[in-house]
Amino acid sequence: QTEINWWHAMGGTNGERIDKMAADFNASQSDYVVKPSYKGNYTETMTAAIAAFRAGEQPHLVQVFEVGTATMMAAKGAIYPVEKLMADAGEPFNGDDYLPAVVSYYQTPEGELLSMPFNSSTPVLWYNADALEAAGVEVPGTWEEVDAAAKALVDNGMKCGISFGWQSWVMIENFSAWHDLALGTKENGFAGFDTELTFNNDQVAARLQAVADMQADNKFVYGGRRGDSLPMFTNGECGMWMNSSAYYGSIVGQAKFKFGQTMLPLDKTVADAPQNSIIGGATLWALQGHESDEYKGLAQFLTYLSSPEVQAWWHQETGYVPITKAAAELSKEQGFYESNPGTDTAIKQLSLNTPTANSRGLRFGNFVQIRDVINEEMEALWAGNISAQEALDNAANRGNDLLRKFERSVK
Ligand SMILES: O=P(O)(O)OC[C@H](O)CO
Repeated sequence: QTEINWWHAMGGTNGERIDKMAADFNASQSDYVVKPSYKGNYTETMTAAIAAFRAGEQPHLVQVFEVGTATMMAAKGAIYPVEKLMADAGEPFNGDDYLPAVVSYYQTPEGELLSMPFNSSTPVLWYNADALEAAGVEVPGTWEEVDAAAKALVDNGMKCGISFGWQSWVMIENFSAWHDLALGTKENGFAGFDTELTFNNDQVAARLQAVADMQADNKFVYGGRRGDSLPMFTNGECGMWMNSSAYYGSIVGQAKFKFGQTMLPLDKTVADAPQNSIIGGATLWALQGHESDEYKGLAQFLTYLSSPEVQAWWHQETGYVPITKAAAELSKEQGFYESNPGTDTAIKQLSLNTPTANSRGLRFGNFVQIRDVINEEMEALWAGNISAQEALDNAANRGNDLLRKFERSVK
């Protein structure tokens, strides 16, 4: 049997789900064995794959989060574009079967799909329905209402009104897309690597300053990067939480209260209506340097992972969006959205309007490092050391240095 190595960043229950998908594929045929390995969080997995490539020990397939896209694209000799891989292996593949908001993020300007969509998400507003009811407030739809709801929750005895995670993604990248504001020049980097960050505008600064000010009476409490603040929501400390739709599986498993998810709040001082949110999560990148028979097995595995049954199952278990139209349709037929109200929020947000240059996504080089810089500056804001405008100016300046460094490295 031919071995196919798959490195991924899914810990805990999602890691078990990955193992199950690989085991099911392995049981469905006898030529190939897919071996999944957990390599740490998204950054650690990506770094491990790059180091392994340099050492000639790269896996066939690696899961890379969305902000690693420009870096992977630039690693030309290292990646095997999946659309080409599927064609070379004679495996049927049609990009039109996938959700436009997902594929467009991973296509070259010429329309070639580089990596296989697998686990795409988008941030939503999670709420503790019992707590909101007890505080006598409705589910908020605007930032003004979020502020009022947070106050009512704290007044009613909660430790915190709202928290969030993946703060660059939620509060800068998606806040901007949702309100049709640019993150940077050159169509957020899609039109060229010679781009500059512009997210340090008045609108984003005003929103972040208002959030920082909400800390005074615990209407907002910061709880760390990525998903670190999840327990604050599931333990019942915070009544609202903004983060990935893909926390659905964890929240179902952990929350002992009635919860729901709704669209991201609208800042009415910035826009009259929301635009659309952008994806997060990750895709699967094939790496060069292996035998053609191995790529044949990999192509079959990618077809298996994208099948309506597998994708609908993964979507319903985790809260990642169904990446194909068929998987979304199957979930509907199976009555998933009817039995679990709110689980279509992510799809609705992503397809709310035709994306603009500001809301298609982002493609900035070194963005993994830029997110670290944004995290540092936002944490200085939450600590009360600097204003929101200073935090954003610092992040944009430091980020622009990293963009220039990236531009030099790809020339
Ligand atoms: O938690 P995930 O997998 O939805 O990913 C969140 C962010 O998009 C990662 O960049």
